[in-house]
Amino acid sequence: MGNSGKIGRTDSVHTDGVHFDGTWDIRITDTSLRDGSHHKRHQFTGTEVRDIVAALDGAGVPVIEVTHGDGLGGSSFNYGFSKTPEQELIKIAVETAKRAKIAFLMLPGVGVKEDIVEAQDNGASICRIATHCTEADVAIQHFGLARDRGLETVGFLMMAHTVTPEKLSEQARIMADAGCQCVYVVDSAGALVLEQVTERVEALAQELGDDAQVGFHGHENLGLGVANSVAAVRAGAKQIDGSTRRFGAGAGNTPVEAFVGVCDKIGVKTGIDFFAVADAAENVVRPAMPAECLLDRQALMMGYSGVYSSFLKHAELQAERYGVSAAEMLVRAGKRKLVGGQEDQLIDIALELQREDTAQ
Ligand SMILES: CC[C@H](O)CC(=O)C(=O)O
Ligand SMILES: [Mn+2]
Repeated sequence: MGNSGKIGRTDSVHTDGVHFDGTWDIRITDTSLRDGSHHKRHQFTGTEVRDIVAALDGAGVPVIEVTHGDGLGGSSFNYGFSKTPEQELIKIAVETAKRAKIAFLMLPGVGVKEDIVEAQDNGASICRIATHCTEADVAIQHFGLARDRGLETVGFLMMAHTVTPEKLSEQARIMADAGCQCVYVVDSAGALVLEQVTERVEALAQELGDDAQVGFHGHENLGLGVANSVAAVRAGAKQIDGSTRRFGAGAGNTPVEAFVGVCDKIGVKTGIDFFAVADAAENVVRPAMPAECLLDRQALMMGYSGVYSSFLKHAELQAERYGVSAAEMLVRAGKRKLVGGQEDQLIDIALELQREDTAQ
């Protein structure tokens, strides 16, 4: 397959300039301060960001992502307003980190190109661009802009469980050709099970070769974050996402501290100090969390039915408002195959359930 169908950049070694210490086997990105924003309903304070970045940086976490949960520009009526503007949080993170690089996420259409420029002006150096897994083409101009400005780039193919490995690798090729240096298999729903991760990561690694690295972003909705991440590494992934204390949407993300411990035991070098990150999880991250991220019935429904983890808080809100079951709403969201951006359909589902309840 190789370079077939190149539609964008032609520079051969896309991984030049990727922040990758020669002593690591894989690079871990902590996304507590972005994916965790969903769990915290986007209410991070500057002090929490400063404390968490200092602790994770001190433990050797190489990349820390900071943004509204729904990416740059996410602070809105639809997704929920941020307590502190994300650009201010990015600036604080950059000022605090001594070694770690600060990354930000953007979804084309939620954020705009000016937001990328502002995040870079605030000192962030890794631009992560997310699209639904069949829509990589909407990110082409954003990857181009980011690379032209000297930012390191990562691409997120979200809801990766909904397409075959072959389809996913075609989309990864579009991202790589546009200038993406690492394409992630994103298990947004925490729905992928072991071999399904292996197959997807292998397909991308084969398609991309030296053109781009492959990454994996897991969620814990079926309790498989760590195991799936190990499967991803064994299949060739070079970048892995996690959130310390699982601080992320749904049942949370792959817990960084557990994953680092497992990597130590299986001889995969991450550059992160297990004891220091375990302390950070307990002493610094947990106090900033509104509650533990639970593998409860609602989270299970998301993993089982394949629902975007960030829908959890929206479903809980509407379930409360309309007096219906959040778990049932999430099962129906899975049947409707809702994708990110369709959060408003949860209201429709709540009304549907309410009508059914009154008819009984
Ligand atoms: C809304 C963006 C989303 O939370 C990205 C992500 O982390 C995922 O799809 O899992
Ligand atoms: Mn996520």
